[in-house]
Amino acid sequence: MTKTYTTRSGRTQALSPINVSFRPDEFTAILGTSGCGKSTLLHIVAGLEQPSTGHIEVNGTAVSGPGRDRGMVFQNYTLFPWLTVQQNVEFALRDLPMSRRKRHDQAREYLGLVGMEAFAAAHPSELSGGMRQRVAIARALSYQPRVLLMDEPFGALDAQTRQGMQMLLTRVWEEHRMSVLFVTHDIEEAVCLSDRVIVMSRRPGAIKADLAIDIPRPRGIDTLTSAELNGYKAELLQLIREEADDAQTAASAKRAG
Ligand SMILES: Nc1ncnc2c1ncn2[C@@H]1O[C@H](COP(=O)(O)OP(=O)(O)OP(=O)(O)O)[C@@H](O)[C@H]1O
Repeated sequence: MTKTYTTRSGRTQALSPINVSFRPDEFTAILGTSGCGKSTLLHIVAGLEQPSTGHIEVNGTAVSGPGRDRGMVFQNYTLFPWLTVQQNVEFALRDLPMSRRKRHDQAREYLGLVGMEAFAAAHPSELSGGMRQRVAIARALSYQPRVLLMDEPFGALDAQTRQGMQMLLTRVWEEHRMSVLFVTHDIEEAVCLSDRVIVMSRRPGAIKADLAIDIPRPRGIDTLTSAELNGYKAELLQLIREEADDAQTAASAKRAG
């Protein structure tokens, strides 16, 4: 597929032709310089944007809009402030054919999974950023999507909370595997969480590198200091630097001539 945005100020080609597939139980991180089209790719898979050419399929069915086979977690906490934590998760289950009791219990089960059961009656304003993101993850997982799309979900958190969230996500994912596409700017986070890291070239984004991360699971806090992690980090840093350098060279050439 490709994607070109057309606005009043002109046309922006966000994605060059991209042809990629993801396995049902694979955790993939997507890295790339700012503006290379990472969010665009995720939004197209989510059905929030349409590709300009080409198409997307989930489990053999063409995507034509958002659906419950795909859950999404954004960087900015997207909980409803007027609903309690429990109600926020139940809201995601509102259209599913289940009794009120079952909806309540399923919401509670997923809050338990992310350690937020005790805050079920709280409102989002009473929670820290990390806690809100845990609720957002519980909400996205509660309807058991095949694909979980995460757009810099920990980008607004401090380093320590972020590390805690990475460990939590690793544990949850290792227990309930599904296809995850995880956009991040953080190379260490990408390696630590993923089976596979895709590096995108600068805009219009294309796939520059597709790297398998062969670090054994289960992963934990020790993974962060492993020699393997450092090896992958160095390789990815080099790939990202090449893109940033190319962007600078192109900008200088444009200024010069
Ligand atoms: N709704 C939109 N309308 C017009 N142009 C857009 C729209 N969304 C994104 N773009 C443009 O498409 C390009 C890719 O944007 P996108 O947000 O996908 O990049 P990104 O890699 O996620 O960036 P960042 O890492 O900074 O979040 C950018 O040039 C951006 O300005």
